[in-house]
Amino acid sequence: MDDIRFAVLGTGGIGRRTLEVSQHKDGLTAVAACDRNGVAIDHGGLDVDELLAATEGNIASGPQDDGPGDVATDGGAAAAKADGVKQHGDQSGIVASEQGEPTETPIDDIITESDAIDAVLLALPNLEHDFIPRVAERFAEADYEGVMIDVLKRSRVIGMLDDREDLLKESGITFVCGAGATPGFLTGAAALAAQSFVEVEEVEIWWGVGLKSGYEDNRGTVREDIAHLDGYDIETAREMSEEEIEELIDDHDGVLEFHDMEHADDVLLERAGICDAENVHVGGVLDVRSDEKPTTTTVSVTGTTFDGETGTNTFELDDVTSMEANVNGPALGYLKAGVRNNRAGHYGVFGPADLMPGF
Ligand SMILES: NC(=O)c1ccc[n+]([C@@H]2O[C@H](COP(=O)([O-])OP(=O)(O)OC[C@H]3O[C@@H](n4cnc5c(N)ncnc54)[C@H](O)[C@@H]3O)[C@@H](O)[C@H]2O)c1
Repeated sequence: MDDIRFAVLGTGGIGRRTLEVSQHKDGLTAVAACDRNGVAIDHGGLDVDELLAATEGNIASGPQDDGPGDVATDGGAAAAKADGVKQHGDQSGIVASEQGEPTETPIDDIITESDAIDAVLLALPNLEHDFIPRVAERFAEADYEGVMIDVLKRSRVIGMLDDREDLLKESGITFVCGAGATPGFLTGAAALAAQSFVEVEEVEIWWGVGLKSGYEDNRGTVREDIAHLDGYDIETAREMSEEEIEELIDDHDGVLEFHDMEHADDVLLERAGICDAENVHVGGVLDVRSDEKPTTTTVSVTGTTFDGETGTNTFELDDVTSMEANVNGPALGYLKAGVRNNRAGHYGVFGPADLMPGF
């Protein structure tokens, strides 16, 4: 495949690692990146090492309204910003890089340059659920022709993207949704594991993440996960101060266990015709005080074969593979699959399971 020029929207924990991992993949050139305060664009290729060094421990996390059609996206807590934990006001994030320019319209600045961008990876917070669909809409309204890909988690967002499918198609956008680890990598694994069966009864996804050394860089993700705990929802998680989050983590000795999470693996497997969404269960364990995974990540697919046997196919990740490796490797892999489809004229909304063998 020809060289792919791509942009990253959001250079928090996930977006930074996307840039880093892309350096280990063939044919990918990062040409643009933005966060809530700034933008860096170089169509000849960004100096990724410099950008990573400048934003190390200095992520522009937290809410930002970047224009009229935008919303405050709270991925890393307004409170974190107020605490000055690792942000430095308007100087946080990309603007600390030699390549970064301050801007009040980071996403629009990238849209303006999008003719020369083949793919856009959205590593934006998703506590405002229609934020990513509305960003997609803005690209479509500007007649962007290319790939957009997100690593969002919540099931309800997929429908919001489907609602915009006609607009995306008209523009020539191939949108790959839910293409991180779960949903994403593990949804694709479930689709593959299902191929032994003619009928799938159940898909169980159980993940383990150890995040000690990556905790500072992944506060946005941890906050989103907290919304899945009993007694919490998106609103309460959004409003929590950093101290309240630390307190909650202390109360759990650093280990949070989640059951029946609203992860889009369910709707993504259903829309690919593999099984009903209600038969997909996602849970997992997050340890923010150890890099060791508290539990092994597994996908178990139970079904019946054409000749009447009932079995369970299991896909297991090695405990040494980090969350960042398992989100960004697949996201960039799906980005490449998206570009192949886009160049073949396949536009619209695709889930990770749609890019696997059919069922
Ligand atoms: N599918 C998976 O397996 C998986 C795993 C981990 C994280 N995620 C998702 O990845 C996303 C990013 O998580 P994170 O931990 O990197 O978050 P983060 O809070 O660390 O980073 C978010 C970034 O978005 C930027 N941003 C916020 N509002 C913006 C705006 N209006 N315009 C431009 N930039 C803006 C911030 O400045 C920051 O750079 C989340 O939605 C999370 O749920 C998915």
